[in-house]
Amino acid sequence: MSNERLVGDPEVPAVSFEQVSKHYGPVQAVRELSLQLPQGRAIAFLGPNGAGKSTSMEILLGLKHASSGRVEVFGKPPRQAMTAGHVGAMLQSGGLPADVTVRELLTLMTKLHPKPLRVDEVLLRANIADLADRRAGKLSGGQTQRVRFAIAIAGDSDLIVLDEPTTGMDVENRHIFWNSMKDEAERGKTVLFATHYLEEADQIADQVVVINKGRLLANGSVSDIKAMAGFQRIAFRLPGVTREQLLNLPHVVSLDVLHDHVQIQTSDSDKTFYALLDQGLRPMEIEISALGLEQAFVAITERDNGDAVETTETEDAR
Ligand SMILES: Nc1ncnc2c1ncn2[C@@H]1O[C@H](COP(=O)(O)OP(=O)(O)OP(=O)(O)O)[C@@H](O)[C@H]1O
Repeated sequence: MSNERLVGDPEVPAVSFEQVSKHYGPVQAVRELSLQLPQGRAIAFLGPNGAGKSTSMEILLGLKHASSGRVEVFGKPPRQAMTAGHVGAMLQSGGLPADVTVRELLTLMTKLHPKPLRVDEVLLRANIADLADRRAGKLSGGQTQRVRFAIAIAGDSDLIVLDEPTTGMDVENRHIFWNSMKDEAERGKTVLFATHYLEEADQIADQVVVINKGRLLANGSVSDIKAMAGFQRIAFRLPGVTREQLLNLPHVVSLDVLHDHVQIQTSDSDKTFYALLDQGLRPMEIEISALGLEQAFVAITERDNGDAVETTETEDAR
């Protein structure tokens, strides 16, 4: 099958993991991971430290071999997809040669790809035109990260893999960076990024994959992940309220009372709220919302770790 038919064919996933495991001696880094990532989406890859994100990415880039299972990138073995120019990557570690300018470096990098972007276009897309004539060795940490991103997109590849790309960036640089990344996804690229910045994943990702201890825990849209956490938040103001008045409400997972302001995390917001009204309480400025992605992520991974958030905090709340 030709490249053209594989890339752009909605039937062919950008990345497919089938029962993939990887161990380093006794350490089981990835466990029977089965996952298909569709083309043309921005996909956040989330997991606590040591969950197996980098290992999975290195396997799909052909840098590491899986101990068992099968990985395909646009229907091809990873190395073949890399040499065909389908994949651009920015890994966690890796410096830049110190004595060349950013423009020289990008010129060199584009030469390694079969269908690269023009260097000026790369500079523009990565938002680093102002750094073009600077020596790579003199860049700040955040600037270095942006140049590394430019290298990842230089080949105009169909899949862009980014492992914690904003680590070490300040807020402003991160903002600029996420915009560049979003633009790549809007151009139809598949962007797979591992991150610990969940708020940003919340805003950018079309799809979220959560792994923990090498196993897949969740795969869906941001709202799927939030729904999977199964909790909602009720916030309101109630002058004179005491914590004791709220302790017997049903389905409460956690309860915060600060002066007149109350925040309840609940596994059934309707039942908790009706019970509140049944007690004769009349709260004001009521907000009922799903959890943020960060809270949902914590709930899902803690549940998997057997940390039993629900039980301990419910007891506390009762
Ligand atoms: N080369 C290696 N040799 C031995 N163990 C390794 C090696 N690389 C990773 N590991 C182990 O495999 C597990 C998964 O690591 P990995 O780096 O893939 O996780 P991660 O999700 O990317 O973590 P982080 O968010 O901290 O970057 C960890 O327990 C790690 O210590």
